[in-house]
Amino acid sequence: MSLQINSLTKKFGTQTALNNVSLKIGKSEIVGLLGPNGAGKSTLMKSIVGALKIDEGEIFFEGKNISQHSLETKSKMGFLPENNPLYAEMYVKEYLTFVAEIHGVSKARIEEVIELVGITPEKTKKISQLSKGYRQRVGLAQAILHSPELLILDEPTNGLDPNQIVEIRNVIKEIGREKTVILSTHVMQEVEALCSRVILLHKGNIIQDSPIAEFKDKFGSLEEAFADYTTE
Ligand SMILES: Nc1ncnc2c1ncn2[C@@H]1O[C@H](COP(=O)(O)OP(=O)(O)OP(=O)(O)O)[C@@H](O)[C@H]1O
Repeated sequence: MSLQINSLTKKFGTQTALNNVSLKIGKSEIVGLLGPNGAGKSTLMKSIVGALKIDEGEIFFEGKNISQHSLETKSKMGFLPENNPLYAEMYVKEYLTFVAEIHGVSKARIEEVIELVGITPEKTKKISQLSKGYRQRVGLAQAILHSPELLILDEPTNGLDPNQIVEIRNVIKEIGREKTVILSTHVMQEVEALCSRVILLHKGNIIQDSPIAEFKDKFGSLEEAFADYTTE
């Protein structure tokens, strides 16, 4: 088992963002997190990577509790947060070299990842000069530099043009052959193109966790399943 979450609850004041969430994710799975705005997707992702302190429950990565083995588990995870915060004043290559040094990653790997995410022509530019799509690629590059066993992507293709979407989906698919990937998206085609399994969150609860085929068998399409489960 790659990831196991037991009864995770996270509150912000009186707002319950995650309510008693449990799940298990195996190796080499690409899992799609779906849910309406405010469902708890980002909170779940941030909790897994240890960026948020959880209130109740436990998260195990490769059998280790992430709060007790924080450094070790974090070093095997890659995270592309929503809105992709980057150091705008740094140059692309400079930024990726900075991240690579934190992880002890070789210079050759930096070049490999730059090529993989398609930012070779942009690598000498300042991050602030990049288009949104290229910034997103830099965000993806920093998340995969150290070849993490678990890659977590919060709306990874947000802001990309249709060609870029196809390219980045191919990169994610390739990574998912060997590693575990969790991604959130509002785009159903994305889930269909990439994921074998969907976890549907609504108001902080997992309301369905199934292979895509099961959603389709029951509702005809993911869109209909989504509407059925989440319309008030
Ligand atoms: N730092 C925070 N402080 C207070 N409330 C928060 C904070 N982060 C999230 N929340 C609340 O927790 C709930 C879940 O938010 P979260 O960002 O996890 O949802 P989401 O499913 O990622 O939504 P979206 O699709 O809009 O990105 C929301 O009601 C949100 O307002």
